[in-house]
Amino acid sequence: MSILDIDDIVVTHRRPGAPPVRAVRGVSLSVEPGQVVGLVGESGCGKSSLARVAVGIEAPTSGTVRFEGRPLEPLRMRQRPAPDRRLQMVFQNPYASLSPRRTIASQLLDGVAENLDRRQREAEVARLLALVGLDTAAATRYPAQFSGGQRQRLAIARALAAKPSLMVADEPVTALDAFSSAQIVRLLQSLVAELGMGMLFISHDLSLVRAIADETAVMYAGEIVERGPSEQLWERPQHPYTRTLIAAIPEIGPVKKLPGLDEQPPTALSNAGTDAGLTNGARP
Ligand SMILES: Nc1ncnc2c1ncn2[C@@H]1O[C@H](COP(=O)(O)OP(=O)(O)OP(=O)(O)O)[C@@H](O)[C@H]1O
Repeated sequence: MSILDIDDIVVTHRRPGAPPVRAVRGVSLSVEPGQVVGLVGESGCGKSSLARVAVGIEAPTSGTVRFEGRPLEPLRMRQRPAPDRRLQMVFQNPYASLSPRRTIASQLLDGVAENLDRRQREAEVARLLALVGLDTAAATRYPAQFSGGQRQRLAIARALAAKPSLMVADEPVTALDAFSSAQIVRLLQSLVAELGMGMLFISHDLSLVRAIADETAVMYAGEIVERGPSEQLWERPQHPYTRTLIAAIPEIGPVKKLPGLDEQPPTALSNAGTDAGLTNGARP
């Protein structure tokens, strides 16, 4: 069964005094457990509008979203918002999900560890930090004491605290330098492999999407114009827009190497995932 099923989604933005903008025009896609689906397209093509609907932050104008087989109820339509925490989103700006005034330890477990005592919470914070490759000492620090790449790791750790079965990552490395971005991509790859969650990875950068995604969907003017296994789409693009995207990637031939992406994921990370028992199972 797919974790996420998006069926014929239309999103029309309406603002008073402005003509409506049809940002998403009948998009369907699905994500399986352990699969990374990449969504690529230029700025303004509707990726974020689709992402917000996929995680239930916004309601679609029409179409349905099913998460783990059940219809996803958009947050603003709920009387008492109780987000399904097994569906997590990582944003471009890691500041968005971290409070500047609280220590990392105090905010990593927001809303997911009410039943844990202090010792258990400390252990859980240490486990999450290890999962994203950060030292336990990070627990007592504040977000401003970390680099952009480290802050994105912390944002990912915070999302992982809920033991998600699906992560939607919307331009998660756009704000980072090339090296940090390659590290975060490697980290996300490792986490998907170790934890078995699914991921919708959204980016304007086709070479990044190719590096991480099993399947790629190319979005243009609110529609998916081409989709398929990432390697196939890269080697034999069918749609003229996909060819344009590939041709627009600077200074490369058919293969672009990302720094650090050739290395194997660290075993400590692998061990942390399995030893800690973080699986696709239900939350405690
Ligand atoms: N809340 C909104 N109200 C009105 N128009 C909107 C709103 N959000 C997005 N749009 C418009 O919808 C279209 C798609 O925007 P969206 O942010 O989904 O695209 P995107 O591919 O994610 O681009 P970017 O990467 O630049 O965010 C754009 O024309 C945008 O101006």
